[in-house]
Amino acid sequence: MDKNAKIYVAGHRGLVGSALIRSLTQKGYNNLITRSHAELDLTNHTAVKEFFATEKPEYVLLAAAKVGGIYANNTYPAEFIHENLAIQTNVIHQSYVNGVKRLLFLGSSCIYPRDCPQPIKEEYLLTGPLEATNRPYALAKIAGIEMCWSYNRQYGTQFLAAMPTNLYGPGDNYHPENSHVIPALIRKFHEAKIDNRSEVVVWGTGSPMREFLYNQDMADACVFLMQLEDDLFSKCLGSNDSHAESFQPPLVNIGSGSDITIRELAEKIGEVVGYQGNISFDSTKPDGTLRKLMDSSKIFNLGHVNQFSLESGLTNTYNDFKSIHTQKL
Ligand SMILES: NC(=O)C1=CN([C@@H]2O[C@H](COP(=O)(O)OP(=O)(O)OC[C@H]3O[C@@H](n4cnc5c(N)ncnc54)[C@H](OP(=O)(O)O)[C@@H]3O)[C@@H](O)[C@H]2O)C=CC1
Ligand SMILES: C[C@H]1O[C@H](OP(=O)(O)OP(=O)(O)OC[C@H]2O[C@@H](n3cnc4c(=O)[nH]c(N)nc43)[C@H](O)[C@@H]2O)[C@@H](O)[C@@H](O)C1=O
Repeated sequence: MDKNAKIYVAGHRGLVGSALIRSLTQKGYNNLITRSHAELDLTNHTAVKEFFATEKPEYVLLAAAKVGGIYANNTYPAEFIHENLAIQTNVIHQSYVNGVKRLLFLGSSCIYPRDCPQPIKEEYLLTGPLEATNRPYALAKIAGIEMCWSYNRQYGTQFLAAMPTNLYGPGDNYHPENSHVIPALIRKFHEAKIDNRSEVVVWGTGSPMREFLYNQDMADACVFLMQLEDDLFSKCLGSNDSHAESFQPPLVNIGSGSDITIRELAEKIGEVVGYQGNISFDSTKPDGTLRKLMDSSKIFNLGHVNQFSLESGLTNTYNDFKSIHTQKL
């Protein structure tokens, strides 16, 4: 990408989108286009059509989506499938219509079958049943991958789908129910410390394993992919020959390469926050997938290196939480 190239970051105020802006700006990209949800509702076909026709972005990073943790996915399944299908359909189609050179669509590791061999390779897509707690969201994301692949096959576009593992970092959503586990536990442990409570209750059995990646590492990985030379980027796009055995979707996993149990995570967050009380588990709450460690060797072999350990990432995130919630201190 040329440093003056017109780059549209969809979802620039979110956890990943805000880190994308930092990463692109730091690397010298100076022609970024952004719109908040209030300025441009990406589920609105006509508005998205007008926006693309007017702005004519050359590159698109699609980090706008309806996003949430296990409770939100399970409670609002209609919104998760409807809004995600609409956002990605509008943005991917208008990117084709307006000649976008490269597009990066963000999916999620939950697209893979619930009982996949570990670590999960890109080729395991659609080889088994999905996890029930987030199936509508996962199916929307699978449709997005298929859409990128179909447009590449039929129109010769360069639309790539990146599958992030569970993400966290500054700017996360710290809602008590709708958020993901890291921001939720940071909040729970912090509030228990401030209120001198003797116990923090963690959802589920504590035995599921999760792989976590810091948002800045995720953003840097996305920019790394968008900057690849043509031959390497084309390799990431898989194969478009539907008759060949090598028929592979344009898919790249983005993870950290290691996972921990929710119990270990809770203990780590307790330490970072400085909470001295007990941790208990509410097994009436769903565990979700028991394990979903991805094989990210494709992007690692291309040369991408993550910078943040879980410990340093959690410390940065707790500092971010405190800076937002200073009135509680
Ligand atoms: N967070 C995670 O753990 C994971 C995230 N992902 C994927 O990564 C991507 C980024 O997620 P993340 O940054 O965490 O999400 P956030 O919820 O933090 O941000 C989502 C962004 O999307 C925008 N948005 C949502 N709906 C609309 C809409 N209808 N029109 C316009 N903008 C909209 C929001 O805009 P505004 O701020 O203006 O309201 C927000 O900026 C998503 O595709 C998500 O599915 C994948 C795996 C894990
Ligand atoms: C990224 C991914 O995020 C979602 O899937 P998930 O991995 O299950 O995400 P989660 O972060 O919400 O939970 C991880 C684990 O942690 C446990 N857990 C304990 N205590 C809390 C807690 O207080 N809050 C939450 N949210 N979880 C908790 C929880 O029970 C589960 O076992 C998908 O729906 C989908 O959106 C998706 O792609």
